[in-house]
Amino acid sequence: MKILICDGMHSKGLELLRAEDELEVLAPDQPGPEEVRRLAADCDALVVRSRTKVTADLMDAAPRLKVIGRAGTGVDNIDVPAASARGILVMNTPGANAMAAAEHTMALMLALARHVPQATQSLREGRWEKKRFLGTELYQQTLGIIGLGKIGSIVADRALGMKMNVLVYDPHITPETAAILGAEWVPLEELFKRSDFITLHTPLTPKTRNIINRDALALMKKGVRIINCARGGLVDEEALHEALVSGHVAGAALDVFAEEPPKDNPLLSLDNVIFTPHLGASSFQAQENVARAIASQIVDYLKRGIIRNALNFPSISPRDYERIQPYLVLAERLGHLQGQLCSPIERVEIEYSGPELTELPLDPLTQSIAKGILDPILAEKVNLVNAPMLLKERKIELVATTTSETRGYTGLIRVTVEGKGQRRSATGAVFPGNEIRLVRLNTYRLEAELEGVNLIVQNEDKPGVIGFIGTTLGSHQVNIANMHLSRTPEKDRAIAIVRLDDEAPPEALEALAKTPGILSVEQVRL
Ligand SMILES: NC(=O)c1ccc[n+]([C@@H]2O[C@H](COP(=O)([O-])OP(=O)(O)OC[C@H]3O[C@@H](n4cnc5c(N)ncnc54)[C@H](O)[C@@H]3O)[C@@H](O)[C@H]2O)c1
Ligand SMILES: O=C(O)CC[C@@H](O)C(=O)O
Repeated sequence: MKILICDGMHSKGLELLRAEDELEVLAPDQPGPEEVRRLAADCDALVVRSRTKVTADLMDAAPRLKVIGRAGTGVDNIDVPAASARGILVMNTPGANAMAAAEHTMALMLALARHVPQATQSLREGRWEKKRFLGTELYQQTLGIIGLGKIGSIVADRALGMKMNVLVYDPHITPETAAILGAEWVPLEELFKRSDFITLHTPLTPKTRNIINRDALALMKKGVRIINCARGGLVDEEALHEALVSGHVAGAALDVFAEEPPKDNPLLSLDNVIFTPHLGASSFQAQENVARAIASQIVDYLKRGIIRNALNFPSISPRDYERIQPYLVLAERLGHLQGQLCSPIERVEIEYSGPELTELPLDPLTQSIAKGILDPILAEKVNLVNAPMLLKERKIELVATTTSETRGYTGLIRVTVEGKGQRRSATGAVFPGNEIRLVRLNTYRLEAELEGVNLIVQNEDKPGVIGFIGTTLGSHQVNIANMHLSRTPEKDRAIAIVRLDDEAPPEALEALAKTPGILSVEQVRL
């Protein structure tokens, strides 16, 4: 397998990747978009920071791509929906550079308050301008934090340590959580009105784009200072420029820009703005952390299928992975069985029960079932990443529930499919030794292996039918590996799950289907 490191990587991460015999590591120096495209053509994995833009077009030029790793937090340079549609996993390293970004925010806030960069420049030019650089203290000033995630929380803690009053706005955090940190949760407008300093720590999303716009700036106190170490697109740069020129905003400290590197950005010429070139994550420690994290996540995924910190797939911890593995196989096989037995499918109901399953993350199992259902139907590549989206595209409704009932099993998965008036259900369990078994098919109780080629024959429960199945298959040179039988509680109908060494030819299926007493014959490959 090949991995392309597009934007450089700390040597510790490269060492981890190079230690893997099966991995060839390409790490060109600052490749341009064309070189990335050329090198990615036969790569299984890409690692990027914020420089390389991973577009749908680049993904199409890399048909073997399985995973895109972001050595950092923000994934706005990666087209995640396009990756999901192509079944490519996108993972990042949340928190690995949070300390660096939070400390950089504090550095910029202090530098902004005391004009450190401007004073440095003035002195370098031979001047001694004490009056010009009169600053403001942070002590007892109000800091408004927008986004109380990993970085925002560290900033809050550090600012409280400096005895600032801390306000936070984060719609996904409760006032109680903010209060535990010692901060006051306020609505966004109130934060704008009350803050002396405002710092941004949200991802760039359609909801947060230009969260600081003209209207927001108009609400702010005269003399407010703004720090942005998150994403340039969070601020309307034109509106900020106006407010800085008018003096309504006393100063800004920017690590990030709408366009990076900034080109002809008028903010760069203002005296009351200080800048760094997207250095938030640029500490030795953070670069080592993100490199180690992304390298080990990618190796785990490519070699063992372990998924951590994926943006388009639920994470499975290495501890859970061992336990969930047989259930992932069971889930996919049940989906696969139902995808072949029922067509068209309009609705899928999944029920998880048993103590073992309720302790495990269930979303990956649901995605495995979706994959199993679609695999026999679709020509395109279906995997755990794109299966839910493909199911939605085909307007197949999916409902998953859990129940605490054990029904005598430690873990049980029931997949019921509905379509065109049919409703069929298949239930499976994992037996000791990780043996996967179909334990119920509609009303029939069974203990059938869920693998290989199987004939599912329903018949009237009369003597002679099973013998006839054996003779018919034998006359078509089809060998039976094993057979599981069951009948309805009323004993009027029976089912045979006949595991075959090879697929039975259409003539054999036809001969069986025509036989009096045989109600249905279906062949599935699991
Ligand atoms: N400058 C850098 O080098 C650098 C380094 C690391 C991270 N970052 C950026 O910093 C930002 C924060 O990173 P993080 O690791 O703290 O992320 P995080 O996911 O831990 O936190 C983001 C927070 O934003 C909140 N949020 C989401 N939508 C919001 C909204 N509409 N209004 C207010 N809050 C909202 C979330 O609830 C969450 O608490 C990201 O944009 C990331 O890309 C920049
Ligand atoms: O990789 C970088 O230098 C920046 C990373 C930062 O923007 C992030 O979102 O993690």
